[in-house]
Amino acid sequence: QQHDQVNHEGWWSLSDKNVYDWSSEEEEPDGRARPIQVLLVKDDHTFELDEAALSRILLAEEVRDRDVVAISVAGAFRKGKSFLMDFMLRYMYNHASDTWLGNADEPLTGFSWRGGSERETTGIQIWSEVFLVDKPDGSKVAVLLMDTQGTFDSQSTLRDSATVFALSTMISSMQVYNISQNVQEDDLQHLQLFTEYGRLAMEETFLKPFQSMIFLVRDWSFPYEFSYGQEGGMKFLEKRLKISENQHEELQNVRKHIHSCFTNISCFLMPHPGLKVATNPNFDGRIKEIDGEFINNLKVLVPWLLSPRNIDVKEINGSKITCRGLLEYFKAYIKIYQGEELPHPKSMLQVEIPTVGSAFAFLQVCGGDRPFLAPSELQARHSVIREEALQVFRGVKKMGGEEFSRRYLQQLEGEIDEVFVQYIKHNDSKNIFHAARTPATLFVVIFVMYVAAGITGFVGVDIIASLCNMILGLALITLCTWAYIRYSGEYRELGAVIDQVAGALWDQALHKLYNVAANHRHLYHHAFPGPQVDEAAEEQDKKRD
Ligand SMILES: Nc1nc2c(ncn2[C@@H]2O[C@H](COP(=O)(O)OP(=O)(O)OP(=O)(O)O)[C@@H](O)[C@H]2O)c(=O)[nH]1
Ligand SMILES: [Mg+2]
Repeated sequence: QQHDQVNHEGWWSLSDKNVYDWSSEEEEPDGRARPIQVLLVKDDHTFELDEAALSRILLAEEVRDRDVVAISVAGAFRKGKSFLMDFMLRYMYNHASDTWLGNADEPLTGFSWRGGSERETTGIQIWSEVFLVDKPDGSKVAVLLMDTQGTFDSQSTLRDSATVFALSTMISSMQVYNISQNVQEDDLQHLQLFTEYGRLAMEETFLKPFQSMIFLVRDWSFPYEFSYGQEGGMKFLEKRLKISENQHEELQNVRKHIHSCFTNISCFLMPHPGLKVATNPNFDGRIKEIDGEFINNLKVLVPWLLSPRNIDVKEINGSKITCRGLLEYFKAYIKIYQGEELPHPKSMLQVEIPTVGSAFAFLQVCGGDRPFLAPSELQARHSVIREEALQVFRGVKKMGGEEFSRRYLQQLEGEIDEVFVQYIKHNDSKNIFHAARTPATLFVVIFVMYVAAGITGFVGVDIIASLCNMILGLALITLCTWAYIRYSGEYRELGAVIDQVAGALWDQALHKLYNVAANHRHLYHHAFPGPQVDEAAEEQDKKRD
């Protein structure tokens, strides 16, 4: 008797009368509760929050200062999300009785659902009636039901899907992830992408950013492996989300990420509702036509989600949120998604921007038809440009977390250094002496050999003379070959070898020459004794000029 009364007083406190002061009578002529579109995804893929409508719901006098429980359903489109939501509504409205499922002939109404292959729900819809529920600890909380646009329909971009999913996860205290038949790796990957997209818009906290995640597997067809319901679901999910050492890094990362995002993770396996539900176009949701097994599990699922004992109050940064607070958060979050600062969810990290930027900066310094630049100057500019590019990278909002982005930072540094090496070569090729190095070296070799052959032949050391002649001939052939390669652009590998050998020879000879000159300076001074020049004074003269 008493139990009944509590239910009536507590649970029914709002259900049989409408508590909202609808500002516009035309909008809600009969005063009945209905789904309210609060988030709109427009044709040009921008988002709009209907603040007025949301305020009317969340700032109603009875609920605005109550702690809020927000329950949302999200997942791929056309998988029965709205259909399930309507059963939740029924539970909220009829909780007083054990027969909350109601009449077997009653059509299912509430959030709009239907059969067919085209999407139905768009944006985010909230049920206009917020339910007041007494928790076992004596507190009265406000329960908000939220239906969302299915992900991956053919009219939405990935960003649209990610935004709706992320927003609903950020706003809700319990997110039901509605998936079909199995938990596939791509389901987990999408969850990772969407939650990461959500986390980007939130402030960093040491707490897990989101609360309860309930994997709801629809049309589960392997009850002989894992039984329907929550227990089988938990065992199944545990297996799916297990992290082991010998797993590929990619698989481990997804699992670690999901564990790091939610305070509670659970799973429920739901049987198929029967062919009438799935394929009959005239099916209107009456229980009579739904498989008994589905109904039995529905009777477990909905109370498991919504019973006063099990609902979680929304918390952000560890503190409980009221309806009024939730409105403010909703407004703040949507602003971030409307702005430009978030990356596109497709490009997990915007690495290409700074790299391209840095290459472009190099181009302006020494690319194309710019004249030869002193190597030290190029090095200095490189350091500046590199630092700028890294700054850009650090400043851009990135998905994937610290560890992930560090790897990309290293990659970026590597790429910039590679670009730098390219430009050093490019710059060097503009040095006219550099370009003339090979023919000059060869000419010198030819000249030296010619003289050497002449002298040794004259002296009578024939064998050395013919050796010199042979080298001379070889150098001549090499020079012709080199000229042909430079002219025609063919056999470039051979050309590169010639350049290398000539370069080495040039460097060696220059080095030797310099050494010889340095060693014999005293001889020079001895041979041409002139007035001693004060080097410091000479320097100063130069500067004055
Ligand atoms: N196979 C199967 N079909 C279901 C289930 N629940 C509902 N349906 C059917 O799936 C179809 C789509 O239902 P909705 O609730 O409109 O689906 P939704 O996920 O909200 O779709 P969108 O709003 O377009 O994202 C309807 O014909 C339902 O009868 C289920 O558990 N399994
Ligand atoms: Mg829907």
